[in-house]
Amino acid sequence: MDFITSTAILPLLFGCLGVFGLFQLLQWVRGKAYLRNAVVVITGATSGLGKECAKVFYAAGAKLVLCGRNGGALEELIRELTASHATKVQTHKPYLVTFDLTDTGAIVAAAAEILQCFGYVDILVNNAGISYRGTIMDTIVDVDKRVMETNYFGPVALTKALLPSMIKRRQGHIVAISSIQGKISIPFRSAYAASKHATQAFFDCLRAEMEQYEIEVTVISPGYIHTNLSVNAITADGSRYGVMDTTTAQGRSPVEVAHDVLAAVGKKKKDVILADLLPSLAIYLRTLAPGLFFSLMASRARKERKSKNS
Ligand SMILES: NC(=O)C1=CN([C@@H]2O[C@H](COP(=O)(O)OP(=O)(O)OC[C@H]3O[C@@H](n4cnc5c(N)ncnc54)[C@H](OP(=O)(O)O)[C@@H]3O)[C@@H](O)[C@H]2O)C=CC1
Ligand SMILES: CCCCCCCCCCCCCCCC(=O)OCC(=O)COP(=O)(O)O
Repeated sequence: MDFITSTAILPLLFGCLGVFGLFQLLQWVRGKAYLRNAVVVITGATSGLGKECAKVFYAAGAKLVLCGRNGGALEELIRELTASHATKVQTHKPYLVTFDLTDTGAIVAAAAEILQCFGYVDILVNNAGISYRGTIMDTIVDVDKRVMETNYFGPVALTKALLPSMIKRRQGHIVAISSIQGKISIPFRSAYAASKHATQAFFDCLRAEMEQYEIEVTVISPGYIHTNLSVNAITADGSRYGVMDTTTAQGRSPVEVAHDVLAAVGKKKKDVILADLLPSLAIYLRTLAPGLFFSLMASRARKERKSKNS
């Protein structure tokens, strides 16, 4: 048996590892080439994950169009990017386009401005978003609408406005930054989880419909990230939550997540979960044992209500 192991199984094992390593290397090289000189549009580039994505895509040699509501913050980011020389590849001065995703009319004009920057768009990263905290019974419908407009209708409108030019070129890639809450709903996040579930559904449909034009669609579902998402979240009456939640503060570094986003886009992944074991398991539990998952969520709601009331 020992003889067989050393003469047949071990060389086979090393051979397989070698082929796997070579495949990984090839994917990495192809990813790098795919992103170099690609025209990449990033929404919500003023802070958090969007800002870090801007840095990693810039360093990868992408031609960036940075979007957000705050022109000053975008100008500052462009100054920061162009001042750094920490990359070996050729970099390109980014453009900026300011608009509010809740303003559907402004999105059409913004898309035209985006297309004028480099003449076309290769990759659109729909990253901008807001979160929410509140009970369904206390929350005014205007808040549900605002979250849906920012996280769902805005990205949908921008995607639709940019798709015709991608279809004409038979080339393009749409990325949606969703959330673990696009796969499972947790209590007191109704509007946010609904907007992210809608995002997942829309972009899954888009992937199937765009296959004929060779347009890629990547949906990325991160777990908690240490950004200002909870601070900027809106509450039941529409006011700002203004609190850095412990879950957010203990979340992954946005720099790390941005590198994972870059890798997923480079590899043209279709659906990516960027989270720890527990949230990932929760997704399987929701599918395989929904009754148990719903009981766990009800108990979570009871506990959270109790701790608020005490
Ligand atoms: N942080 C986390 O734990 C997680 C975040 N995500 C997702 O990551 C994405 C980025 O969020 P994150 O970086 O964490 O949070 P931040 O609050 O730091 O960033 C949100 C970005 O979205 C922009 N934005 C918000 N509302 C609008 C609007 N109406 N029009 C245009 N831009 C707008 C903000 O711009 P402005 O500066 O103008 O407010 C900001 O640039 C979101 O889609 C979020 O759902 C997913 C999972 C976990
Ligand atoms: C087989 C055993 C399975 C055990 C499963 C136990 C269930 C545990 C529940 C875990 C819930 C995880 C929720 C994760 C939520 C999350 O990561 O959200 C990311 C965000 O978008 C954060 O936004 P927020 O505004 O809510 O901070």
